[in-house]
Amino acid sequence: MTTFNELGVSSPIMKALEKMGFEEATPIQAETIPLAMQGNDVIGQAQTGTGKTAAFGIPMIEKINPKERKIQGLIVAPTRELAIQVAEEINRLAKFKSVRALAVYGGQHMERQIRALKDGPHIVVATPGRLLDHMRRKTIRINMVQTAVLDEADEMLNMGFIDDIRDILKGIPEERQTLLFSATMPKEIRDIATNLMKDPKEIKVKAKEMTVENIDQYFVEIPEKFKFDTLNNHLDINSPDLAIVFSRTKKRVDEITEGLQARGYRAEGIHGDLTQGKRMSVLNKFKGGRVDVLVATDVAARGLDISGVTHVYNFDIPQDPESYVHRIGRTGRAGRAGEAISFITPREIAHLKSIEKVTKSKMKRLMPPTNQDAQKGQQQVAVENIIKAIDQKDLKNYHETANQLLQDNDSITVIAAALKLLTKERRDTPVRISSVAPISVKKAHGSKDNRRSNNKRYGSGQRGQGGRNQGGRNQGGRNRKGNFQKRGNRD
Ligand SMILES: Nc1ncnc2c1ncn2[C@@H]1O[C@H](COP(=O)(O)OP(=O)(O)OP(=O)(O)O)[C@@H](O)[C@H]1O
Ligand SMILES: [Mg+2]
Repeated sequence: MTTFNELGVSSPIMKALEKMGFEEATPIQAETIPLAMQGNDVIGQAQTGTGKTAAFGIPMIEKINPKERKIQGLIVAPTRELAIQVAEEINRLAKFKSVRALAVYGGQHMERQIRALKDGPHIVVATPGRLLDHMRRKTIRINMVQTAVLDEADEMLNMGFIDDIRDILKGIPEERQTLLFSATMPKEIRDIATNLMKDPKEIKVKAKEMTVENIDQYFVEIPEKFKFDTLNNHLDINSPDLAIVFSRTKKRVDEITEGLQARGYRAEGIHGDLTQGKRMSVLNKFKGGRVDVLVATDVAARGLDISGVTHVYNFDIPQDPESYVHRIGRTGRAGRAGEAISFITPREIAHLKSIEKVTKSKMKRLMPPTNQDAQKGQQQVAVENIIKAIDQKDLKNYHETANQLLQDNDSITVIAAALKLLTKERRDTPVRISSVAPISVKKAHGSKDNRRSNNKRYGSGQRGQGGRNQGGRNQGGRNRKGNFQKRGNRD
């Protein structure tokens, strides 16, 4: 166990950490903070939800001179929501040092952003496209930046962003400190990264698997056309506090969302075609528990830290293993437990194996639950609610009515009726989700597939209520338009 005090963290930040409830440093924090405070360039790789934000945030804040109202720290992140979240965490950490971070991202009014920039933030957390826009307009000057961070570095150095990142880094003085962080770092990307840095120290927190141990990983082999009903059954059985359902295309996200709403679930969708206002309001409703199921493209796969996400469903298995790691990492954060359930069509089994090889973890097979299982699951939720009410012992006011009821009816009938009223009976509104082609191993970023060794430690287990296999012909037709989600979100 390492305390932040032992790492040489100064008292204003110690005070903030105490307020945030951080008692000890996580392994990535313990290793990174001293090295980065000495001025080293660092490539930090650690599993999802293990505190990488504070690992780069604390040394960055330590270096900042609050009296100098110039941008001294720059953090670049791939999505708008992540930029906002990272700026919030930095502001919490910097609260007692009079250091301020500002999130700058696409989809927000330029004028409002320019006004906020005039206030002189010390740290800017930006998405690449909008940052470049400001640099061109000279509304952001990064020539005083001492520390630059690429959060989700492998994503930022991937095809979609690499040119923007090069342009951004060109604007920062050579003698800068550069910190790169991610839960995944494919070798070819690490090679690009080292070229942008000065003798970087690589910190890779030792973990047997790339995924977090406290996420139970499952897969369900299911033909495309049964996916939606299977999802419904899972949601009914597991009754997640908050669940994220990832799908491959924006169109499918819309269709799944509408389908879930039609069946009576509190679901909302998020993807890159929505206005920023809508994206924010959906995310806020989800964080506040006013929406239980967030249906998303990979725009929500990286970095987002939402407590209470107990389940992640891959309605469609992602193309690359890294995406799988980040998606399921939206649950099981900061030591909490989580479940990840991936739907795999019969033709995608080979792809599943290739993901397992890279992540060095195994997904256990689940049989698709039946409608009956789902009904039982829902009744179980009602039972749990009744037991909770019994435990609270605050029932005196109901005794008289209960007695009257029992005079006219037998107890089983009364309880069954109460359970019926408390059970969410699913509407059987027909829902059609347009199908997509299955993912094949070849398509899935080919060269990455064979680069890591196999792992044979786990057998494939079973779980669930022993449902029947809703087997059938694979309905995975082709979606001619493609309509694939572009990686990341360039503004
Ligand atoms: N030392 C700590 N003690 C307790 N909680 C912490 C500590 N460090 C970070 N956390 C909390 O853990 C959660 C996850 O942290 P963070 O978002 O930085 O993870 P991450 O490693 O960046 O994950 P990802 O790879 O998904 O981006 C956050 O809610 C954060 O506030
Ligand atoms: Mg992060």
